[in-house]
Amino acid sequence: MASSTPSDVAGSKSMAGPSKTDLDGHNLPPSPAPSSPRNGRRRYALATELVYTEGKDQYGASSIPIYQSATFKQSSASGGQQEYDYTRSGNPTRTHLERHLAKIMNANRALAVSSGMGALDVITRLLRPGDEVITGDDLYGGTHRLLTYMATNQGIIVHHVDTTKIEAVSARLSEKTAMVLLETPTNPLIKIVDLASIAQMAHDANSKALVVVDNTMLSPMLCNPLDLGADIVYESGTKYLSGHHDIMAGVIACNELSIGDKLFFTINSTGCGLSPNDSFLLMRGVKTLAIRMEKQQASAQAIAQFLESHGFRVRYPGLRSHPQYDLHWSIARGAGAVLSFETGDAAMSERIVEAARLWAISVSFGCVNSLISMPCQMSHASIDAKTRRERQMPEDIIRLCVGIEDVTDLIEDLSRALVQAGAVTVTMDGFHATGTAAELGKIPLAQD
Ligand SMILES: Cc1ncc(COP(=O)(O)O)c(C=O)c1O
Ligand SMILES: N[C@@H](CCSC[C@H](N)C(=O)O)C(=O)O
Repeated sequence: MASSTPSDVAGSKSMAGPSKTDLDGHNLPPSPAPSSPRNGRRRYALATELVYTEGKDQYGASSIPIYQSATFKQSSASGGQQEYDYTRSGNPTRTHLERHLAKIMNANRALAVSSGMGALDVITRLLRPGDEVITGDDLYGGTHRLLTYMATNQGIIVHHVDTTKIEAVSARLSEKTAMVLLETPTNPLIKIVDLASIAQMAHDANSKALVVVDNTMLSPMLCNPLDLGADIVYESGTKYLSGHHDIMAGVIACNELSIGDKLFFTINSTGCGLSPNDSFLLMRGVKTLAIRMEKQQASAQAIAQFLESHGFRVRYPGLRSHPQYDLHWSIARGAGAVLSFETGDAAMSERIVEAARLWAISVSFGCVNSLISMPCQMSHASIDAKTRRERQMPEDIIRLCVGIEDVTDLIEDLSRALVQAGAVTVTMDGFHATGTAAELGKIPLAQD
Protein backbone atom coordinates (compact mmCIF):
# COMPACT_ATOMS: atom_id res chain seq x y z
CA MET A 1 0.00 0.00 0.00
CA ALA A 2 0.93 3.62 -0.36
CA SER A 3 3.46 5.29 1.94
CA SER A 4 1.60 7.51 4.36
CA THR A 5 4.18 9.77 5.93
CA PRO A 6 6.76 12.10 4.41
CA SER A 7 9.47 10.40 6.45
CA ASP A 8 8.81 7.24 4.48
CA VAL A 9 10.10 8.96 1.42
CA ALA A 10 12.47 11.66 2.55
CA GLY A 11 15.99 10.79 1.59
CA SER A 12 15.25 7.17 0.71
CA LYS A 13 17.23 6.09 -2.34
CA SER A 14 15.26 2.97 -3.08
CA MET A 15 11.72 1.68 -2.74
CA ALA A 16 10.72 0.93 0.82
CA GLY A 17 8.46 -1.86 2.06
CA PRO A 18 7.95 -5.50 1.12
CA SER A 19 8.11 -6.49 -2.50
CA LYS A 20 4.64 -6.93 -4.01
CA THR A 21 3.30 -7.80 -7.40
CA ASP A 22 0.38 -6.45 -9.38
CA LEU A 23 -2.18 -8.41 -11.39
CA ASP A 24 0.28 -8.82 -14.22
CA GLY A 25 2.86 -10.29 -11.85
CA HIS A 26 5.15 -7.25 -12.01
CA ASN A 27 7.01 -5.90 -9.02
CA LEU A 28 5.56 -2.84 -7.39
CA PRO A 29 5.88 0.14 -7.00
CA PRO A 30 5.60 0.45 -10.76
CA SER A 31 8.79 -0.03 -12.73
CA PRO A 32 9.07 0.57 -16.48
CA ALA A 33 7.28 -2.01 -18.60
CA PRO A 34 9.75 -4.33 -20.30
CA SER A 35 10.79 -3.64 -23.85
CA SER A 36 8.60 -5.49 -26.27
CA PRO A 37 8.52 -8.42 -26.98
CA ARG A 38 11.54 -9.90 -25.25
CA ASN A 39 13.72 -11.39 -27.94
CA GLY A 40 17.21 -10.47 -26.88
CA ARG A 41 17.19 -7.06 -28.50
CA ARG A 42 17.32 -4.22 -26.01
CA ARG A 43 14.58 -2.14 -27.62
CA TYR A 44 12.47 -1.79 -30.68
CA ALA A 45 11.86 1.57 -32.35
CA LEU A 46 9.64 3.88 -30.35
CA ALA A 47 6.71 3.43 -32.77
CA THR A 48 6.73 -0.27 -31.84
CA GLU A 49 7.23 0.29 -28.13
CA LEU A 50 4.31 2.73 -28.10
CA VAL A 51 1.77 0.14 -29.21
CA TYR A 52 3.11 -2.96 -27.51
CA THR A 53 2.00 -3.63 -23.95
CA GLU A 54 2.35 -6.72 -21.86
CA GLY A 55 -0.49 -7.91 -19.70
CA LYS A 56 -1.72 -11.08 -18.10
CA ASP A 57 -5.38 -10.22 -17.91
CA GLN A 58 -7.50 -13.15 -16.78
CA TYR A 59 -9.52 -12.98 -20.03
CA GLY A 60 -6.59 -12.04 -22.24
CA ALA A 61 -7.97 -8.52 -22.77
CA SER A 62 -5.75 -6.83 -25.32
CA SER A 63 -6.44 -3.38 -23.93
CA ILE A 64 -6.15 -2.59 -20.24
CA PRO A 65 -9.53 -2.85 -18.48
CA ILE A 66 -10.82 0.26 -16.69
CA TYR A 67 -10.76 -0.55 -12.98
CA GLN A 68 -13.54 1.89 -12.19
CA SER A 69 -13.44 1.23 -8.48
CA ALA A 70 -12.65 3.61 -5.64
CA THR A 71 -11.76 0.85 -3.19
CA PHE A 72 -10.41 -2.69 -3.25
CA LYS A 73 -11.39 -5.50 -0.88
CA GLN A 74 -8.63 -6.70 1.39
CA SER A 75 -7.92 -10.24 2.49
CA SER A 76 -7.54 -9.41 6.16
CA ALA A 77 -8.21 -6.63 8.66
CA SER A 78 -4.50 -5.97 8.98
CA GLY A 79 -4.31 -4.76 5.39
CA GLY A 80 -3.10 -7.93 3.73
CA GLN A 81 -0.48 -7.92 1.02
CA GLN A 82 -2.41 -6.54 -1.91
CA GLU A 83 -1.08 -3.42 -3.60
CA TYR A 84 -4.35 -1.64 -4.08
CA ASP A 85 -6.62 -0.38 -1.31
CA TYR A 86 -7.94 2.94 -2.65
CA THR A 87 -7.74 4.52 -6.08
CA ARG A 88 -6.28 7.82 -4.85
CA SER A 89 -3.28 5.75 -3.68
CA GLY A 90 -3.11 3.41 -6.65
CA ASN A 91 -5.23 1.81 -9.35
CA PRO A 92 -4.34 -1.03 -11.75
CA THR A 93 -5.33 0.95 -14.88
CA ARG A 94 -3.15 3.88 -13.78
CA THR A 95 -0.29 1.56 -12.86
CA HIS A 96 -0.42 -0.06 -16.29
CA LEU A 97 -0.27 3.37 -17.93
CA GLU A 98 2.55 4.59 -15.67
CA ARG A 99 4.71 1.56 -16.42
CA HIS A 100 4.13 2.05 -20.15
CA LEU A 101 4.97 5.76 -19.88
CA ALA A 102 8.15 4.99 -17.96
CA LYS A 103 9.20 2.71 -20.80
CA ILE A 104 8.59 5.24 -23.56
CA MET A 105 10.01 8.18 -21.59
CA ASN A 106 13.23 6.26 -20.82
CA ALA A 107 12.52 6.69 -17.11
CA ASN A 108 12.72 4.52 -14.03
CA ARG A 109 9.42 5.87 -12.77
CA ALA A 110 6.46 7.66 -14.32
CA LEU A 111 3.41 9.10 -12.59
CA ALA A 112 0.12 10.15 -14.14
CA VAL A 113 -1.88 13.06 -12.72
CA SER A 114 -4.98 15.04 -13.56
CA SER A 115 -3.42 17.78 -15.74
CA GLY A 116 -0.15 19.27 -16.92
CA MET A 117 -0.50 22.05 -14.36
CA GLY A 118 -1.22 19.39 -11.73
CA ALA A 119 2.10 17.81 -12.69
CA LEU A 120 3.95 21.10 -12.23
CA ASP A 121 2.18 21.65 -8.91
CA VAL A 122 3.36 18.24 -7.67
CA ILE A 123 6.93 18.97 -8.83
CA THR A 124 7.10 22.45 -7.31
CA ARG A 125 6.02 21.05 -3.94
CA LEU A 126 9.60 19.79 -3.72
CA LEU A 127 10.56 23.45 -3.15
CA ARG A 128 10.90 25.13 0.24
CA PRO A 129 10.60 28.83 1.17
CA GLY A 130 13.80 30.63 0.24
CA ASP A 131 14.56 28.25 -2.63
CA GLU A 132 15.42 29.84 -5.96
CA VAL A 133 14.03 28.77 -9.32
CA ILE A 134 15.61 29.78 -12.62
CA THR A 135 13.26 29.62 -15.54
CA GLY A 136 12.55 31.09 -18.96
CA ASP A 137 11.11 34.42 -20.05
CA ASP A 138 9.04 32.76 -22.78
CA LEU A 139 6.96 30.25 -20.90
CA TYR A 140 3.51 28.77 -21.14
CA GLY A 141 1.17 31.32 -19.45
CA GLY A 142 -0.13 28.86 -16.83
CA THR A 143 3.41 27.99 -15.76
CA HIS A 144 4.18 31.68 -15.37
CA ARG A 145 0.98 32.09 -13.32
CA LEU A 146 1.81 29.24 -10.91
CA LEU A 147 5.40 30.44 -10.44
CA THR A 148 4.17 33.99 -9.81
CA TYR A 149 1.75 32.67 -7.19
CA MET A 150 4.58 30.79 -5.48
CA ALA A 151 6.83 33.85 -5.57
CA THR A 152 4.08 36.02 -4.11
CA ASN A 153 2.72 33.64 -1.48
CA GLN A 154 5.20 30.90 -0.72
CA GLY A 155 8.59 32.56 -0.42
CA ILE A 156 10.03 31.05 -3.60
CA ILE A 157 12.39 33.31 -5.54
CA VAL A 158 11.81 33.02 -9.28
CA HIS A 159 14.33 34.32 -11.81
CA HIS A 160 12.95 34.64 -15.35
CA VAL A 161 15.87 34.75 -17.76
CA ASP A 162 16.36 34.19 -21.46
CA THR A 163 17.12 30.46 -21.22
CA THR A 164 18.26 30.46 -24.85
CA LYS A 165 21.36 32.26 -23.52
CA ILE A 166 23.46 29.90 -21.44
CA GLU A 167 25.27 32.78 -19.78
CA ALA A 168 21.94 34.25 -18.58
CA VAL A 169 21.22 30.98 -16.74
CA SER A 170 24.78 30.68 -15.48
CA ALA A 171 24.67 34.20 -13.99
CA ARG A 172 21.78 33.18 -11.74
CA LEU A 173 23.04 29.77 -10.59
CA SER A 174 24.05 29.58 -6.91
CA GLU A 175 23.86 27.26 -3.91
CA LYS A 176 20.29 28.56 -3.43
CA THR A 177 19.20 27.29 -6.84
CA ALA A 178 16.81 24.45 -6.12
CA MET A 179 15.30 24.12 -9.57
CA VAL A 180 15.99 25.04 -13.17
CA LEU A 181 12.74 24.80 -15.11
CA LEU A 182 13.02 24.67 -18.90
CA GLU A 183 10.74 24.45 -21.95
CA THR A 184 11.90 23.84 -25.50
CA PRO A 185 10.77 24.95 -28.03
CA THR A 186 9.38 27.82 -26.00
CA ASN A 187 5.70 28.58 -26.29
CA PRO A 188 4.81 30.67 -28.35
CA LEU A 189 8.09 32.18 -29.61
CA ILE A 190 9.49 28.76 -30.59
CA LYS A 191 12.96 29.50 -29.19
CA ILE A 192 15.27 26.59 -28.53
CA VAL A 193 16.90 25.88 -25.18
CA ASP A 194 20.13 23.89 -24.92
CA LEU A 195 18.85 21.33 -22.40
CA ALA A 196 22.03 19.25 -22.25
CA SER A 197 24.42 22.15 -21.64
CA ILE A 198 22.18 23.81 -19.07
CA ALA A 199 21.62 20.53 -17.19
CA GLN A 200 25.36 19.94 -17.03
CA MET A 201 26.07 23.51 -15.96
CA ALA A 202 23.34 23.50 -13.29
CA HIS A 203 24.56 20.23 -11.78
CA ASP A 204 28.19 21.42 -11.86
CA ALA A 205 27.21 24.61 -10.05
CA ASN A 206 24.98 22.91 -7.49
CA SER A 207 24.65 19.15 -7.32
CA LYS A 208 21.34 19.47 -5.45
CA ALA A 209 19.66 21.61 -8.11
CA LEU A 210 16.90 19.78 -9.94
CA VAL A 211 16.70 20.29 -13.67
CA VAL A 212 13.06 20.02 -14.70
CA VAL A 213 11.91 20.01 -18.33
CA ASP A 214 8.43 20.61 -19.69
CA ASN A 215 8.49 18.36 -22.77
CA THR A 216 4.90 19.04 -23.86
CA MET A 217 5.84 20.60 -27.21
CA LEU A 218 7.97 17.68 -28.39
CA SER A 219 6.66 14.62 -26.54
CA PRO A 220 8.78 11.47 -25.98
CA MET A 221 8.44 10.84 -29.71
CA LEU A 222 10.88 13.67 -30.46
CA CYS A 223 12.90 14.28 -27.31
CA ASN A 224 13.93 12.50 -24.11
CA PRO A 225 15.12 15.19 -21.69
CA LEU A 226 16.13 12.59 -19.06
CA ASP A 227 18.73 11.29 -21.53
CA LEU A 228 20.04 14.86 -21.86
CA GLY A 229 20.65 15.20 -18.12
CA ALA A 230 17.31 16.41 -16.76
CA ASP A 231 16.24 15.09 -13.33
CA ILE A 232 12.51 15.36 -13.93
CA VAL A 233 10.49 15.63 -17.12
CA TYR A 234 6.80 16.44 -17.25
CA GLU A 235 4.23 16.88 -19.97
CA SER A 236 0.69 18.00 -20.39
CA GLY A 237 -0.88 14.68 -21.42
CA THR A 238 -3.78 16.79 -22.65
CA LYS A 239 -1.69 17.47 -25.76
CA TYR A 240 0.26 15.02 -27.98
CA LEU A 241 0.26 12.06 -25.59
CA SER A 242 -3.53 11.71 -25.67
CA GLY A 243 -3.93 13.49 -29.01
CA HIS A 244 -7.69 13.95 -29.21
CA HIS A 245 -8.53 16.74 -26.76
CA ASP A 246 -10.86 14.45 -24.91
CA ILE A 247 -9.04 14.37 -21.57
CA MET A 248 -6.93 16.51 -19.26
CA ALA A 249 -3.81 14.72 -18.01
CA GLY A 250 -0.30 15.30 -16.77
CA VAL A 251 2.69 12.98 -16.74
CA ILE A 252 5.86 13.16 -14.65
CA ALA A 253 8.93 10.96 -15.12
CA CYS A 254 12.28 10.66 -13.38
CA ASN A 255 15.15 8.23 -12.96
CA GLU A 256 16.02 8.80 -9.29
CA LEU A 257 13.64 6.58 -7.32
CA SER A 258 13.78 8.74 -4.20
CA ILE A 259 12.48 11.68 -6.24
CA GLY A 260 9.72 9.44 -7.61
CA ASP A 261 8.75 8.49 -4.06
CA LYS A 262 8.49 12.13 -3.01
CA LEU A 263 6.36 12.97 -6.04
CA PHE A 264 4.14 9.98 -5.35
CA PHE A 265 3.76 11.10 -1.73
CA THR A 266 2.33 14.44 -2.90
CA ILE A 267 0.05 12.80 -5.47
CA ASN A 268 -1.39 10.45 -2.86
CA SER A 269 -1.65 13.21 -0.26
CA THR A 270 -3.36 15.73 -2.50
CA GLY A 271 -5.42 13.28 -4.57
CA CYS A 272 -4.46 14.40 -8.08
CA GLY A 273 -3.70 10.95 -9.53
CA LEU A 274 -5.23 10.38 -12.97
CA SER A 275 -8.66 8.71 -12.85
CA PRO A 276 -9.02 5.12 -14.15
CA ASN A 277 -11.14 6.22 -17.11
CA ASP A 278 -8.71 8.97 -18.14
CA SER A 279 -5.78 6.58 -17.60
CA PHE A 280 -7.43 4.25 -20.09
CA LEU A 281 -7.94 7.06 -22.61
CA LEU A 282 -4.38 8.31 -22.23
CA MET A 283 -3.07 4.76 -22.71
CA ARG A 284 -5.14 4.45 -25.89
CA GLY A 285 -3.94 7.83 -27.15
CA VAL A 286 -0.26 7.11 -26.51
CA LYS A 287 -0.40 4.09 -28.81
CA THR A 288 -1.00 6.33 -31.86
CA LEU A 289 1.53 9.01 -30.89
CA ALA A 290 4.06 8.07 -33.58
CA ILE A 291 1.67 7.99 -36.49
CA ARG A 292 -0.04 11.21 -35.42
CA MET A 293 3.20 13.09 -34.80
CA GLU A 294 4.74 11.96 -38.10
CA LYS A 295 1.72 13.22 -40.03
CA GLN A 296 1.37 16.41 -37.99
CA GLN A 297 4.97 17.45 -38.30
CA ALA A 298 5.16 16.65 -42.03
CA SER A 299 2.17 18.95 -42.54
CA ALA A 300 3.64 21.59 -40.18
CA GLN A 301 6.81 21.59 -42.27
CA ALA A 302 4.81 22.10 -45.48
CA ILE A 303 2.75 24.90 -43.92
CA ALA A 304 5.83 26.64 -42.47
CA GLN A 305 7.49 26.53 -45.92
CA PHE A 306 4.30 27.77 -47.55
CA LEU A 307 4.08 30.81 -45.25
CA GLU A 308 7.78 31.58 -45.48
CA SER A 309 7.81 31.32 -49.26
CA HIS A 310 4.91 33.78 -49.37
CA GLY A 311 6.90 36.38 -47.46
CA PHE A 312 5.88 35.85 -43.80
CA ARG A 313 8.24 35.71 -40.83
CA VAL A 314 7.79 32.18 -39.52
CA ARG A 315 9.09 30.54 -36.33
CA TYR A 316 9.54 26.79 -36.78
CA PRO A 317 12.64 24.69 -36.03
CA GLY A 318 12.10 22.67 -39.20
CA LEU A 319 13.02 25.76 -41.26
CA ARG A 320 16.67 26.42 -42.06
CA SER A 321 15.96 30.09 -41.31
CA HIS A 322 15.38 29.26 -37.63
CA PRO A 323 18.42 30.79 -35.91
CA GLN A 324 18.79 27.76 -33.65
CA TYR A 325 18.13 25.11 -36.25
CA ASP A 326 21.33 23.16 -35.49
CA LEU A 327 20.85 23.32 -31.74
CA HIS A 328 17.29 22.03 -32.05
CA TRP A 329 18.33 19.05 -34.15
CA SER A 330 21.12 18.24 -31.67
CA ILE A 331 18.56 17.61 -28.91
CA ALA A 332 15.44 16.53 -30.81
CA ARG A 333 14.43 14.02 -33.48
CA GLY A 334 11.86 16.22 -35.19
CA ALA A 335 10.56 19.78 -35.38
CA GLY A 336 7.11 19.11 -33.92
CA ALA A 337 3.84 20.52 -35.15
CA VAL A 338 3.54 23.97 -33.57
CA LEU A 339 4.66 27.05 -35.46
CA SER A 340 4.01 30.74 -35.23
CA PHE A 341 4.13 33.66 -37.63
CA GLU A 342 3.75 37.40 -37.43
CA THR A 343 1.87 40.06 -39.35
CA GLY A 344 3.09 43.12 -37.41
CA ASP A 345 -0.53 44.16 -36.89
CA ALA A 346 -2.73 42.61 -34.16
CA ALA A 347 -5.97 43.63 -35.90
CA MET A 348 -4.79 41.97 -39.12
CA SER A 349 -3.89 38.81 -37.16
CA GLU A 350 -7.34 38.79 -35.60
CA ARG A 351 -8.92 39.00 -39.05
CA ILE A 352 -6.81 36.05 -40.27
CA VAL A 353 -7.67 33.91 -37.25
CA GLU A 354 -11.36 34.70 -37.53
CA ALA A 355 -11.46 34.06 -41.30
CA ALA A 356 -10.12 30.50 -40.93
CA ARG A 357 -12.77 27.78 -41.16
CA LEU A 358 -10.96 24.48 -40.97
CA TRP A 359 -8.54 25.78 -38.35
CA ALA A 360 -10.48 26.06 -35.09
CA ILE A 361 -9.88 29.13 -32.93
CA SER A 362 -8.79 27.31 -29.82
CA VAL A 363 -6.12 27.16 -27.15
CA SER A 364 -4.06 24.00 -26.72
CA PHE A 365 -2.16 21.92 -29.28
CA GLY A 366 -1.26 18.31 -29.99
CA CYS A 367 -4.75 17.36 -31.10
CA VAL A 368 -5.70 15.59 -34.33
CA ASN A 369 -7.57 18.77 -35.31
CA SER A 370 -5.70 21.87 -36.46
CA LEU A 371 -5.96 24.95 -34.28
CA ILE A 372 -5.23 28.63 -34.78
CA SER A 373 -4.81 31.13 -31.96
CA MET A 374 -3.42 34.47 -30.83
CA PRO A 375 -1.36 33.52 -27.75
CA CYS A 376 -1.25 37.02 -26.22
CA GLN A 377 -5.04 37.11 -26.06
CA MET A 378 -5.61 33.43 -25.38
CA SER A 379 -3.14 30.85 -23.96
CA HIS A 380 -0.76 33.50 -22.59
CA ALA A 381 -3.31 36.07 -21.47
CA SER A 382 -2.43 35.21 -17.84
CA ILE A 383 0.91 37.00 -18.44
CA ASP A 384 0.08 40.70 -17.99
CA ALA A 385 0.49 43.06 -20.95
CA LYS A 386 3.47 44.90 -19.38
CA THR A 387 5.39 41.65 -18.81
CA ARG A 388 4.53 40.50 -22.33
CA ARG A 389 5.98 43.75 -23.69
CA GLU A 390 9.13 43.42 -21.55
CA ARG A 391 9.57 39.88 -22.88
CA GLN A 392 9.08 41.06 -26.45
CA MET A 393 6.08 38.83 -27.10
CA PRO A 394 4.54 40.20 -30.30
CA GLU A 395 0.84 40.92 -29.68
CA ASP A 396 0.17 40.04 -33.31
CA ILE A 397 1.77 36.59 -33.20
CA ILE A 398 -0.42 33.80 -34.61
CA ARG A 399 0.17 30.24 -33.44
CA LEU A 400 -0.71 27.31 -35.67
CA CYS A 401 -1.04 23.84 -34.15
CA VAL A 402 -1.18 21.42 -37.02
CA GLY A 403 -3.46 18.38 -36.95
CA ILE A 404 -3.85 15.34 -39.16
CA GLU A 405 -6.21 16.75 -41.81
CA ASP A 406 -5.21 16.73 -45.47
CA VAL A 407 -2.43 19.29 -45.79
CA THR A 408 -3.74 20.70 -49.07
CA ASP A 409 -7.06 21.48 -47.39
CA LEU A 410 -5.23 23.16 -44.52
CA ILE A 411 -3.13 25.32 -46.85
CA GLU A 412 -6.16 26.24 -48.95
CA ASP A 413 -8.10 27.31 -45.88
CA LEU A 414 -5.15 29.35 -44.59
CA SER A 415 -4.65 30.96 -48.01
CA ARG A 416 -8.30 31.96 -48.15
CA ALA A 417 -8.07 33.42 -44.62
CA LEU A 418 -4.95 35.43 -45.58
CA VAL A 419 -6.63 36.80 -48.68
CA GLN A 420 -9.90 37.58 -46.88
CA ALA A 421 -8.03 39.39 -44.08
CA GLY A 422 -6.07 41.51 -46.56
CA ALA A 423 -2.73 40.12 -45.37
CA VAL A 424 -1.52 39.37 -48.90
CA THR A 425 -1.44 41.03 -52.29
CA VAL A 426 -2.89 38.79 -54.98
CA THR A 427 -1.26 38.91 -58.42
CA MET A 428 -1.48 36.81 -61.58
CA ASP A 429 1.41 34.74 -60.19
CA GLY A 430 -0.16 34.01 -56.81
CA PHE A 431 0.04 36.06 -53.65
CA HIS A 432 2.59 37.55 -51.30
CA ALA A 433 2.59 39.07 -47.80
CA THR A 434 1.83 42.75 -47.87
CA GLY A 435 2.36 45.79 -45.61
CA THR A 436 3.91 45.25 -42.15
CA ALA A 437 3.79 41.47 -42.59
CA ALA A 438 5.97 41.78 -45.71
CA GLU A 439 8.38 44.18 -43.94
CA LEU A 440 8.71 41.77 -41.01
CA GLY A 441 9.22 38.86 -43.38
CA LYS A 442 12.41 40.52 -44.61
CA ILE A 443 13.90 40.72 -41.09
CA PRO A 444 15.54 37.46 -40.03
CA LEU A 445 14.80 36.13 -36.55
CA ALA A 446 17.48 37.17 -34.07
CA GLN A 447 20.23 34.65 -33.28
CA ASP A 448 19.87 33.96 -29.54
C1 LIG B 1 3.93 23.82 -22.51
C2 LIG B 1 2.77 23.54 -21.59
N1 LIG B 1 2.99 23.01 -20.39
C3 LIG B 1 1.99 22.74 -19.54
C4 LIG B 1 0.68 23.00 -19.86
C5 LIG B 1 -0.40 22.70 -18.87
O1 LIG B 1 -1.10 21.55 -19.24
P1 LIG B 1 -2.62 21.28 -18.86
O2 LIG B 1 -3.46 22.19 -19.67
O3 LIG B 1 -2.82 19.84 -19.17
O4 LIG B 1 -2.78 21.57 -17.41
C6 LIG B 1 0.40 23.58 -21.12
C7 LIG B 1 -0.98 23.90 -21.57
O5 LIG B 1 -1.94 23.98 -20.93
C8 LIG B 1 1.47 23.86 -21.99
O6 LIG B 1 1.27 24.42 -23.17
N1 LIG C 1 -7.65 29.44 -19.87
C1 LIG C 1 -6.51 28.57 -19.81
C2 LIG C 1 -5.72 28.67 -21.06
C3 LIG C 1 -5.13 27.35 -21.42
S1 LIG C 1 -3.86 27.46 -22.64
C4 LIG C 1 -3.63 25.79 -23.12
C5 LIG C 1 -2.33 25.47 -23.77
N2 LIG C 1 -1.28 25.33 -22.84
C6 LIG C 1 -1.89 26.40 -24.85
O1 LIG C 1 -0.72 26.83 -24.85
O2 LIG C 1 -2.69 26.67 -25.74
C7 LIG C 1 -5.67 28.99 -18.63
O3 LIG C 1 -5.94 30.02 -18.02
O4 LIG C 1 -4.76 28.26 -18.24
